Amino acid sequence: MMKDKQLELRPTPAADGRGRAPSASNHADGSVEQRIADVDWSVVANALDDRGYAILAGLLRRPECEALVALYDDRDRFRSNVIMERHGFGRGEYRYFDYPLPEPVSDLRTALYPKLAPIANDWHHRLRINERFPSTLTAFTNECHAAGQRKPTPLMLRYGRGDYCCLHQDLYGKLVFPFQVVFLLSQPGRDFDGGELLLTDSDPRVAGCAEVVSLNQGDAVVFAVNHRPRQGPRGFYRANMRHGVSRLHRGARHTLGVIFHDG
Ligand SMILES: O=C(O)CCC(=O)C(=O)O
Ligand SMILES: [Fe+2]
Repeated sequence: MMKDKQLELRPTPAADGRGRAPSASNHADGSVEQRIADVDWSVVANALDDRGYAILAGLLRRPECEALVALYDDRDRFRSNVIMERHGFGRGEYRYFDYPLPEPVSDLRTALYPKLAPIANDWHHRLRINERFPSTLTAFTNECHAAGQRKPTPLMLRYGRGDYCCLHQDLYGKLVFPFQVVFLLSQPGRDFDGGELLLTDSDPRVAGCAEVVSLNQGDAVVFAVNHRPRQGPRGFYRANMRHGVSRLHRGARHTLGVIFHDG
């Protein structure tokens, strides 16, 4: 499957004359926060507007992915373990982290939130939804906790051969941050085959679409949690989005899911 180059948002050099942040190669060993700062977020905003998702290529290095995968077996890190088959969610399992989140997970959630909050506010404006998001994750988390949504929602998923995840939305209460991010921690072709992230669009006015999001190890994809604004003849309306994972044919696939509202 060819990747859609348009949606691959590697940090690009300032030399391109468009005032972007310095190149990723200057920050090869830089922090994840720096890599997130180096992404051109206006390109992300445009991709989200056009298709409801955007790929952030190469956000994590291979050793960082491996360190995250290793957390999966540390049961004390997690508040719950879900066997998907038992709930009709698919086949495979996932675990929700407990607070305090492991530092790399917390760092990613904290650094991504302020980049996405302005885009989230713009979507709410277009969809005529009154709620606005504060500029920091701490402030938003306080709002979630005050509304009774106190459980952390970042999760790790592990799929083996034959496992899959049914189409769903990650909603846990009244407060919903409209974007979530999935990091692929394993390498397709080497660690596993099959197991592709699927995004579907169901729209009351036009035929629904599906996208297969091809990722490499360390790539992240930002996508709409529940719906996205679509331009209609009388302004914007809500197109419903769901995500899932196709069946794994071989190997093991790990992902980290970063959801911003607590549950
Ligand atoms: O494993 C995947 O690619 C999907 C993960 C997921 O459903 C989530 O993070 O909410
Ligand atoms: Fe999900």
